[in-house]
Amino acid sequence: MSALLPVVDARARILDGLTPKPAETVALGDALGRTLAAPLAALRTQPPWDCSAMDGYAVRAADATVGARLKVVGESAAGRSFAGEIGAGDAARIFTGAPVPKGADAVLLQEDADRDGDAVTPREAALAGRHIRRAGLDFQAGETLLDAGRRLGARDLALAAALGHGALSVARRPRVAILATGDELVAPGAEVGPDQIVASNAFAIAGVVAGEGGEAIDLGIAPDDRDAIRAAVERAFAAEADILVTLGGASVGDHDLVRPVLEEAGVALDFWKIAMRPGKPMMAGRRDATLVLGLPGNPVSAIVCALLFLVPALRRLSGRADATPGLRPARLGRDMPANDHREDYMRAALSFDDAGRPVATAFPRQDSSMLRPLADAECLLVRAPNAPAASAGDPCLILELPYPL
Ligand SMILES: Nc1nc2c(c(=O)[nH]1)N[C@H]1C(S)=C(S)[C@@H](COP(=O)(O)OP(=O)(O)OC[C@H]3O[C@@H](n4cnc5c(N)ncnc54)[C@H](O)[C@@H]3O)O[C@H]1N2
Ligand code: MOO
Repeated sequence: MSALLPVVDARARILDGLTPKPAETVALGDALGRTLAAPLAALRTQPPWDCSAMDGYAVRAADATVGARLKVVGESAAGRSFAGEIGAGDAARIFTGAPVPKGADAVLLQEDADRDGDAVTPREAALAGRHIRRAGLDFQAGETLLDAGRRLGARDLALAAALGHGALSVARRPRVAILATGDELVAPGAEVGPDQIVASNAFAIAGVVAGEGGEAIDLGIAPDDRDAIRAAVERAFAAEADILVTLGGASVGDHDLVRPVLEEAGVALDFWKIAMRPGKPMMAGRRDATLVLGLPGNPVSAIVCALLFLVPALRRLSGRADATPGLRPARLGRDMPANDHREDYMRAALSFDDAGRPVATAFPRQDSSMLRPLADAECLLVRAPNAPAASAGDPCLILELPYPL
């Protein structure tokens, strides 16, 4: 367990053995951000009938020649169709979305017609099929439109509603217990003593959990005390958390107690220390069905580890098809020195060159304690282990920091 584990191997080991949570049914209005547990098929055809795309007159194209005098025999509005039939020389007033009456095969645009009492005269000839949306243009009953494993966005909710679903089968929300550790930590808003700082990491982790559709359980702050940490850890298991995230106390100092306490609590540690910067002292293990992620205390380390390991774990538990955030190609905005053996996730600005290609420029300061450059970052510039020195303009890979990060 002493060698540093490559990032991809660490992620694979975390994901291995994680299976999607069972499904539950939620009202459509509560399904934003949830992940579909089963494919979603259309319960109806849309549009259900041929309908007008414009306000105008439903006609028979053969009769609706320029200058012809057609008799308006009825009206078809959205929600109130015309029950009659359009015969030779007939027209029906029609509005957008209304069913096209039997016998009609075209819609004459209102702007292209002159109305005089119950007569209408085309100024432009109507073309067969013009301004008519055919039944099933969007989808047919029985067609599958959304796949299992898809995270539901706003567009998907509208589509699911149109398909006829009032409730959806989605994966249960993963539950993540979050424990901050450290004698120096106080909650924001509380009085800060002379040797203390404000605990910030849990807010980022809870934000990541919520953003990925999970439920955060706040275990608060435990001091650097074995019994206190152990008691808090047991609360996570009692709450049947799918994941326990600990923050801090992961390194080798005398007060870094998380690892021994987790082992004492029966957590089988899978690994400790990853070949990455920031985030080296991260550990992962399991007790029964609970995945335990021990994140380093430095704020940037904790947040980058959450992006690389907690986000994929949450997605896997939600049954998401796309578990791992993908890297994107870009170009270096400035020269970079050779990298050491740790994969580097550097806070960087993102711009675009004259050809519209993305350019990543690493910030000069990369201290993992600094939240300000992380907040300013528009992407993380990824430097592979032992990457040779590179010049501005050379290709590189970036990881985007989308909302909620
Ligand atoms: N001798 C060595 N020392 C360190 C090593 C090493 O390999 N050998 N690794 C360094 C690296 S890399 C990191 S990262 C840190 C992480 O160590 P810990 O996980 O033990 O973190 P702490 O010591 O508890 O805290 C580090 C730093 O972060 C602050 N902190 C902690 N929790 C929070 C929180 N919830 N909100 C805000 N800030 C927090 C804490 O006050 C410390 O300043 O270890 C290096 N050392
Ligand atoms: O890797 Mo630590 O995570 O440098 O700060």
